[in-house]
This record gives sequence, structure tokens and C-alpha cells, in this order.
Amino acid sequence: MVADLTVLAPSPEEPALKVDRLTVAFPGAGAAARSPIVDFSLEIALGEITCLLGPSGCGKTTLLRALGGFARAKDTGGVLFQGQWLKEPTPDIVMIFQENNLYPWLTVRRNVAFGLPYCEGTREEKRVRLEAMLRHVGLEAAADQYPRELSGGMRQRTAIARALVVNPKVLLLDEPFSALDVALRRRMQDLMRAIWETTRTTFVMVTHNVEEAIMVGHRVIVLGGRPMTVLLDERTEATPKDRYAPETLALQRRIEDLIE
Ligand SMILES: Nc1ncnc2c1ncn2[C@@H]1O[C@H](COP(=O)(O)OP(=O)(O)OP(=O)(O)O)[C@@H](O)[C@H]1O
Repeated sequence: MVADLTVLAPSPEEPALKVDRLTVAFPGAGAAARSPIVDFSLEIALGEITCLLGPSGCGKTTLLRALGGFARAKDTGGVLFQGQWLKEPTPDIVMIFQENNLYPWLTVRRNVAFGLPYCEGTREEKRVRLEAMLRHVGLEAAADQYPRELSGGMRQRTAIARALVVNPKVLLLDEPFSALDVALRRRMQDLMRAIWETTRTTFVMVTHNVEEAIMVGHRVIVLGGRPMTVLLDERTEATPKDRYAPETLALQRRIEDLIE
């Protein structure tokens, strides 16, 4: 446990994000008719890892963007964050994309520190927090390297550290590990669970990998159809030792059948 990163456990009653009759409108004439998200509702629990799965093109990224305040919603509904309609991105909700978007001209340490000037706390508190985060994701030794000198996993760890060091209330991840090989992907999944154990941040992760969703998530939601609906909403208690357990494999098959 890294004390510097610990936050108070949030009250479990209150949802972190409430999608309430959301219709996403795409810009351009008639485009709203093609929107996969029409009158859609869903609650994302506070302090949990929720994984979103679904066939390609069903609207997962569009939903994630809406959760981040990036989508244009019709004013008949939307996304509620802390009881308020989310109209634009907020520093409390941070999004990480597959391609991680690091600043190539900054070292790992300076990439991770990028958002700290905008946070509360003294210079010394921020310094301690930065170093604790670098240690937590195993990047201390690489802190003075540039993104081009890093492996894919190190780049993604830098992106995760940069997102978490500002202590967001919600972290949205869009297929963050899809470019990584199987072994590295598993290490990143374990790291994500370890980070969650310490910070209890609300994570929402889109993935195409069913096993990953079951192993990382506390809750797995399968989306599909047009307009998009929830096809399956299941809690999962799987730990690494349950990876090949009959219940894990049975849930995996049920989900795969829905996504095909
Ligand atoms: N800005 C936009 N304007 C018009 N159509 C869009 C826009 N953004 C997304 N779409 C369409 O909305 C649908 C859902 O896209 P989205 O990227 O959310 O799906 P997805 O489930 O994340 O797909 P994938 O798994 O392949 O990443 C697609 O048909 C896409 O073409």
C-alpha cells in the first residue's frame, strides 16, 4: 500500500456517473439518426471497475466520450456527474486512449507531472505524490527517459500514471492495452487492479478482450444492438487464480455468444 496515493473510500450508495436518457447527437445534417445511443440509461457505481464490451461499432467509444463530457447530448437527457449534468470535460474525469498521447518532447517524469500545476497542494506534496506514482507504476528508473525510448507497456504505464497523479474521481480507458502482447497485457491488468486497491478510483474501461473484462472488472456490461442496449450486466469476483475456473470460462462463453 502506498500511503501517499490513498484516498478516502467513497460512499458506495451514490453512483459515480448516471447516464439518464442519453441521446448522443453527431454533428452534421441527419447524423443524429445514425447515432447508436438513443434514450440510453445506465449507472456506473462509485469506486468500482466497470468494463464495457460489445461488438465493433455498437457505440462503446461514443458512450465513453459522453461519460467524459466530450459528446454532444440532446437536451432531453444526458450524463449526471455528482448530481449535475455534465456539459463539458472536467479535470475530475480523465480519459486514456489506446494510443496514450504522451508528449514526445517531455521525459516520463515531466509527462506524469504535466497536470500537477493545476491541482491543489503544496509544491512539496505534489513532488512526493509524483515520485510515489512513478514508484507505483514501476517507472522510477525510466523517469528521465523520453517516450521514444520506452516499450509499449512503459508508455501505457506513463499514461496511466499521468492520469492518476492528479487524483481524478473517474478514469475512463478506451482499449488501453490492445496494442500490447499477451504477457504484457496481463501485467498491465494486474497493475490496474493493484492501483485500484490503493486509490479506489472509479474506472470505466472499454475492451474487446472478454477475459480481460472478467479479470479486471468488478462488473462487466455487454452492450449491443441499434440503438444500443445493455445485453448483459454481471458482477465478477474473478481473481488471477480463477482465470481458468469453470465459472469464469462459462461467463466468458456467454459473453462471446452475445458479441458474435
Ligand atoms: N462523430 C461521428 N459522426 C458520425 N458517426 C459517428 C461519429 N462517431 C462515431 N460514429 C458512428 O457511431 C457508431 C459507433 O461508433 P463507436 O466508435 O462508438 O463504436 P465502438 O463500439 O467503440 O466501435 P469499436 O469497437 O470498433 O471501437 C459507428 O457506426 C460510427 O461510425
